[in-house]
Amino acid sequence: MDSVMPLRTTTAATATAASAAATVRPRFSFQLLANPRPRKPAFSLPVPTTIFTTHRARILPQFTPVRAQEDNSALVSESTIPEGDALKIKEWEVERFQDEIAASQGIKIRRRPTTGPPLHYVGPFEFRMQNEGNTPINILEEIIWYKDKEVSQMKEKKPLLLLKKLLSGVPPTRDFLGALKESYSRTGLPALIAEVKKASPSRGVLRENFNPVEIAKAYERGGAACLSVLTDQKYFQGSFENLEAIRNAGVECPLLCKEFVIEAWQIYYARVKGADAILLIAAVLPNLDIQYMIKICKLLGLTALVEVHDEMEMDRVLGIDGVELIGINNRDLGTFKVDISNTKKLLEGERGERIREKGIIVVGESGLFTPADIGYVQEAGVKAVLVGESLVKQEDPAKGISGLFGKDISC
Ligand SMILES: O=P(O)(O)OC[C@@H](O)[C@@H](O)c1c[nH]c2ccccc12
Repeated sequence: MDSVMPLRTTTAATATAASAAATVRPRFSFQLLANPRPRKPAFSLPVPTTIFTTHRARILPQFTPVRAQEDNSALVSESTIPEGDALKIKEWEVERFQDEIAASQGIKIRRRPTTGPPLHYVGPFEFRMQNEGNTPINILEEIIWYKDKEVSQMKEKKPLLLLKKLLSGVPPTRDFLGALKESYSRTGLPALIAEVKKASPSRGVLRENFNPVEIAKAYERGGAACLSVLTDQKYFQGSFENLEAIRNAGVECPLLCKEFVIEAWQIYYARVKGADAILLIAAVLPNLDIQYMIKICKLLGLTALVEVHDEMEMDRVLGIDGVELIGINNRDLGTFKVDISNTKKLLEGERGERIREKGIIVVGESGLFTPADIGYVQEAGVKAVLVGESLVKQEDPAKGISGLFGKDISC
């Protein structure tokens, strides 16, 4: 049962909106607040009042009067719903449909809260309503919900049309995949994608005196084939400014933009900011989105690193055309649990066979600290590794690379 905390007071409008919502989405049961009691500290009212209030807009449904029924629901015909509200209802339905498609592919992460934010408004009144529809199931879902809002705002400032114009002025991309292959054949060891990472939700701040350009240069000196730059600000203390600064500082390694991509707009933005590759997370993106985004990457000259964490995600990704680079994350982004045997598990048997047949390069990601760890994932079949923490924490990240591989891998 959901609980609603009226922060100020309540109103009959609540009941009206709730009633209308119930008729449109009858699967919700709820109570009408026929006799709202002002300043009552807490009372119970299930979902419907918020189903029209998405986090993107405070929608105040002004529904035509409704007829209360005995079972506490109410009737309103579709034709009595004002046009603007009808559109919001359709939008809500499309979003639920997308969530259903994602869920059918085993994706647990919902793109946005299904019942609006906990804090919402009905007319001039504020409500706090916590329920499973607006409480993230884990940190990854929290990040995605925040990202959805962030991207909406960024898109307003820099619409796609503007980004497309800016594209004509950006230098060509560098060959990310080529750099990995070259490094692997030069050293006989997995190619290194070294990550410029200040902090993470699981490990906190990794390095206080964080100079992204200095760290990037040290990585390049130490023999990294490519770099990964975190651009998420809120959870990883990264930025697109870091990506741009590294790109403009004369660093030659191809750059991976480490973002939580949920919309194609972000790929264009990354390209404008100097990325050569971008991360696509299978735990977040349905198959069609991945396929579509890979096409956009190709159009823009970017390499897509498609990240998986379990067998189901790996199987989904192996069924998508055009995938050339797969990352196996040893960290569960939902629980933060790290286990490097995950790389081995996902490369065993038939799956490994299919990957080799398709000529896909696999990157072992996260939790790699020692030459033994590198040897272990190489043995499992990876030709590249993505390493952040163990390098960024070193006083001299260049020396950190020789420590990690057990030998000097610089050119
Ligand atoms: O710092 P580590 O354990 O070496 O991990 C690096 C990298 O794999 C990790 O940062 C990462 C992998 N996939 C991600 C997706 C989003 C954010 C971060 C990540």
